[in-house]
Amino acid sequence: MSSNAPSTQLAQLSQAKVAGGWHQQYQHPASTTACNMRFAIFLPPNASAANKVPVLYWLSGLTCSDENFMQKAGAFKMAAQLGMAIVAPDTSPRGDEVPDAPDGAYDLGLGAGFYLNATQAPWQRHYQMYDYIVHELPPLIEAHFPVTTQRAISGHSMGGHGALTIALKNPQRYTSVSAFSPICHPSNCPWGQKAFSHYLGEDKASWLEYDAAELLKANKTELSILVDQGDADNFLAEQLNPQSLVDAAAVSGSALTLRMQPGYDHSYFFISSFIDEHLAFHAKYLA
Ligand SMILES: N[C@@H](CCC(=O)N[C@@H](CS)C(=O)NCC(=O)O)C(=O)O
Repeated sequence: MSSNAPSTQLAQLSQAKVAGGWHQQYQHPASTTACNMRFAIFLPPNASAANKVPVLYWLSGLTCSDENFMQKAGAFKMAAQLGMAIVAPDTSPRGDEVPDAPDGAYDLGLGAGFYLNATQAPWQRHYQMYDYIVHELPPLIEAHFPVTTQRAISGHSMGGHGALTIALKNPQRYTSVSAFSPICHPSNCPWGQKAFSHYLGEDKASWLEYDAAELLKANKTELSILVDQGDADNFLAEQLNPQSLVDAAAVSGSALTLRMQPGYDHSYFFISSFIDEHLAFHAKYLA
């Protein structure tokens, strides 16, 4: 694991006022991923040095950057009302020196970091997204912005997998976890098998620590988990398998709320329809 020391080289890339608060983008050199990383932050209007606010970390899905959630989810008004900051990191390391899928595939390499620590060449130098999200980004955010150390975590698809696995592995670091359309059992679906075999190698035992269904089956969690899934999602049967999460929660006796939402697909139209409910869910635990 790399140093947790907050970087002092935080470069602001943009700022826009929204819902009475601020949307800002930053870039910083990250020691975990050995490259410059970008993130976006929403600061609600009530955030100040004298009134620090809790943070929801949002992990996006395949092909996304820090921008998709901020531009499409429509989360700002509710986050402003609840007094909650939102941090949206990028989905992979970036830069000329960072390896990508040889065929430019969207589901491996750039935009597809899967929130794990790669152990295999050529990925292992930069693809350390687990350490970045868990160990490097929060201290940086907490050192530079008017936020508390209270954290919630949520995400979509690959980011739902990231949110669930990170929260299940670090229950002391997060007060609650939610996900939209998460990849629930990556060891057992094409997206997960492709990514894990490249990043982690063929030893499937090493895959289990990044598999939400396996983690939830093996350990009862005290965290509250909310999952929304559209039943018209093209990826539902082949890639997402929410039933695996339901079965796992039953085995370990963990509390899971899975809501199948009729007619919704995999897009940010779905996320924007229910994001307010996820923010309110997290606010109950962050209070
Ligand atoms: N591009 C892929 C699908 C990728 C995809 O659906 N990405 C989701 C996350 S898994 C997303 O959020 N895309 C960006 C967006 O909608 O803004 C395909 O065509 O099969």
